[in-house]
Amino acid sequence: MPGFITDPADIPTYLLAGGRSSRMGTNKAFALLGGERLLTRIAARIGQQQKMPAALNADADWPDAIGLRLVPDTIPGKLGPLAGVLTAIRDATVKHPHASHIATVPIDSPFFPIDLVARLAQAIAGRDEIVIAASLGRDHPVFGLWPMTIADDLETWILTNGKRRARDFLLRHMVRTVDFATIQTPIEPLDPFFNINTPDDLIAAERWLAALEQTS
Ligand SMILES: Nc1nc2c(ncn2[C@@H]2O[C@H](COP(=O)(O)OP(=O)(O)OP(=O)(O)O)[C@@H](O)[C@H]2O)c(=O)[nH]1
Ligand SMILES: [Mg+2]
Repeated sequence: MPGFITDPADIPTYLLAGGRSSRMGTNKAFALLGGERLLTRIAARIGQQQKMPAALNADADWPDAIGLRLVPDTIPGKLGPLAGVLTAIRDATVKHPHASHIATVPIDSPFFPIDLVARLAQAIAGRDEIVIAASLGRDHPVFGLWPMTIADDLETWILTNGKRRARDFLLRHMVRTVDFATIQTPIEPLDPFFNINTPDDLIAAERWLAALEQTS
């Protein structure tokens, strides 16, 4: 199927960092992996794919946005990742009025595919479609392309749906998923969407990083 978007590298991209990091205990965007902050690592990885620098969706009093444009949630209260998606769409409506979609990437998954946005964009066949990433039979809705047209429905859903599970929201729309393969390492195959939620995950991520460095 031909891609709907002519140049995926033009899709405005937003780093989701508006969570509580409650399982980590400290702001995980600033946790060090291989001596580098997660936020810096993720921004560099998305910078390899996209022409424009990503914007940072995070709290208004964020201590160090590393030069990225800071975009706080439009609805306060830490209502979950989809509040970040809504914020990104509202922002792009003003800043990038010609875009049909925006891309979101969380700041806690350092090994996400370097062709993520291009592959997601290839799957889009219409202006109103959502595309999300998947691996090992699981969906990862924080890695997605979101059409501008869903903004009002998403806002109503966030404000009225008690559980705010991303999976439930997706049922309301045309959604495509793109499956990504595991990454071969000397230890075992790595899920490219491995995400760091706890201090133990951070230790595991250091092991994965070392394994990946052995293969490169
Ligand atoms: N903008 C925004 N992003 C969020 C919100 N909640 C979670 N996220 C982001 O969504 C991504 C996935 O969320 P989690 O892995 O659960 O991260 P978290 O919510 O910070 O961590 P926990 O408190 O341990 O669940 C992370 O990049 C978070 O920063 C929110 O209310 N608003
Ligand atoms: Mg996570």
